[in-house]
Amino acid sequence: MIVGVPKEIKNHEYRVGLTTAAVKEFISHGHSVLIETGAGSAIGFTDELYESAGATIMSSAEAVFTKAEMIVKVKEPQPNECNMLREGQILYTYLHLAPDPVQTQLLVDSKASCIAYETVTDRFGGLPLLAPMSEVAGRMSVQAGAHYLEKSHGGSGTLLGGVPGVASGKVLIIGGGVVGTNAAKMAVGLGADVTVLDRSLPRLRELDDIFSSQIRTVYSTEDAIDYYSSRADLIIGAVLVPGATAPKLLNAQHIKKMKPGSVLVDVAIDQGGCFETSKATTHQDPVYIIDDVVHYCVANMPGGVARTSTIALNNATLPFGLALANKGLKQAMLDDQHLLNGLNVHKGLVTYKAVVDALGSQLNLTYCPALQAIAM
Ligand SMILES: NC(=O)C1=CN([C@@H]2O[C@H](COP(=O)(O)OP(=O)(O)OC[C@H]3O[C@@H](n4cnc5c(N)ncnc54)[C@H](O)[C@@H]3O)[C@@H](O)[C@H]2O)C=CC1
Ligand SMILES: CC(=O)C(=O)O
Ligand SMILES: [Mg+2]
Repeated sequence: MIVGVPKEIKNHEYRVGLTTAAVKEFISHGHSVLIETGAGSAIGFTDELYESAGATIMSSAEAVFTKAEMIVKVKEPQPNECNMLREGQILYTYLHLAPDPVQTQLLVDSKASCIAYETVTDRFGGLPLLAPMSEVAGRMSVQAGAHYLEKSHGGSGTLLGGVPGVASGKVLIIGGGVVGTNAAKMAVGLGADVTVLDRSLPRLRELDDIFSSQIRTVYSTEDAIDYYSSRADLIIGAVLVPGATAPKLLNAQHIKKMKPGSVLVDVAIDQGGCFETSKATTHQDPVYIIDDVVHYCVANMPGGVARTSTIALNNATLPFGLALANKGLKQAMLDDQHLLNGLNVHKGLVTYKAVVDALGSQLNLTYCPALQAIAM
């Protein structure tokens, strides 16, 4: 198969779909790899290194999209990238369609087969292609929060770890999955006072096993959100209903009641955000202030540590990418229900139910279960 990797074009996005090591794997399985010039140069994967791994360097994204049978990316395709996709072509990347009607319509119109990293599953009930970036974003969320709590960055001037004689800052993490767990690790490491809310009791039990008395686990109710949000210095939004728009768990009234200079980090912003006042921001302009509360809502946080993130992402995406290239879309999906769960759009049909639930009333979408769609 001809596999193509364009340069990412989202604001300050320096990750790249394939590392040089991953290119070597595709080449050794008999595939060709086309890399847009400069796709990885910002993080040390130069054109020369890609060439020595066996790839061919292409002068433009257009050339990659025209020739490749499978496009491997990181972030959701931007409109001009969607317009270059075609029927029969595989798109393998993050999509986050439920909060994004424009992209959804463009992918439907392209008739390409679009696999969302974030809805591929594993046999443990996890999301293996989201997990590495959630690990990164969870860890970064506390770094970002600590930074914006500093007075000169708009915050209240609170040190999360406190010092002897002064209490630690209070961190509230809503959603105790991969992002939440990694945020808790960093916050505990800094010496903060950490509370994690989740509505899954099994998840709270696992957190209790990991952290014991280092954190407070609380079942997520409206009462709990009211109580803990009004006391927090830093709140991290880390909930997920896979493939769906994030539930809004903190409303504008909660935010008004927060302490001046406290900070919100809405990691769930890529699924629309879990705070009512959240709107997506970029690494270039990451924060804004509403009611004296600093909002950090960067939708591609791992892009900030692009080298670590690219390698971590490739560790997870490579086996599925190779299966697609070795077997072709249909056979790879028939052989692996977990990869099939990643298919969101195929031949103009939406194959992921939560996307139709979120956007069906706005767009004229046709839902078709993935297994049925690939059989057509
Ligand atoms: N902004 C960014 O750059 C990035 C964003 N993300 C996003 O972070 C979010 C979280 O991802 P993961 O931690 O991997 O998901 P996860 O599935 O591991 O964890 C989500 C947790 O939220 C809990 N939850 C769901 N609804 C809830 C509710 N109403 N109240 C309380 N808890 C609730 C679930 O029980 C689960 O434990 C996702 O939207 C993901 O796409 C991930 C990586 C990077
Ligand atoms: C998961 C995601 O949105 C990211 O890594 O940018
Ligand atoms: Mg206030």
